[in-house]
Amino acid sequence: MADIDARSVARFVEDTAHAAMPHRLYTLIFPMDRPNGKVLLGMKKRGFGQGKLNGFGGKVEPSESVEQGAIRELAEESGLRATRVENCGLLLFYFEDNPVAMEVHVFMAHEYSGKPAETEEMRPEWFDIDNMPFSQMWADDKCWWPLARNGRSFVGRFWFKADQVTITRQALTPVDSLDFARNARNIS
Ligand SMILES: Nc1[nH]c(=O)nc2c1ncn2[C@H]1C[C@H](O)[C@@H](COP(=O)(O)OP(=O)(O)OP(=O)(O)O)O1
Repeated sequence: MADIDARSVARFVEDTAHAAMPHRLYTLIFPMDRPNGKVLLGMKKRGFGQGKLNGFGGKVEPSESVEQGAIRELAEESGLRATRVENCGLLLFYFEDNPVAMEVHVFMAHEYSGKPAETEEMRPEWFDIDNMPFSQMWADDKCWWPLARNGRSFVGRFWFKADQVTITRQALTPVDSLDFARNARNIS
């Protein structure tokens, strides 16, 4: 596939304010156990989102693709080595006190080896995919999780107050494909 330029996401959402903003790339990956209806979440023990349950992830390194970044972060934070992952969503977060947008590429890990282990950053725990602990998660998660859980791809945009809890505006849409975001790069 031809290389997609760095503003492909901005073009997709067709928003000039978004296009003008610097972006930082992140990953978020959820190990799934479909036969048992479970997903592995981690309690974030430090840093951004401390005290919240979430998938695993972090900043994408300049030398890696978003998929490589998702697999690396999962290994670092949970001990699991993913062997089959699927890109299922793109989330754009705007925090009113941060001029840099967070561009979060969401993955599911369908096959992996190893056993989840607590790390310095995360305390992993399995949860029922139909009974998610939304009150302990980021406020946007309850909006898009039903799409992810049902195998739909999606693009979501959420505007947060500085409290990192209150959503002032949001947009969420299922999409047929996330190919437009495959070669995403940091934009400064
Ligand atoms: N509103 C939100 N909803 C959500 O579900 N996940 C969010 C979110 N805002 C941020 N995240 C996720 C994306 C990413 O996985 C994580 C933030 O990454 P981190 O700051 O932990 O990055 P790093 O692990 O690279 O950090 P350092 O280790 O401090 O460099 O939080």
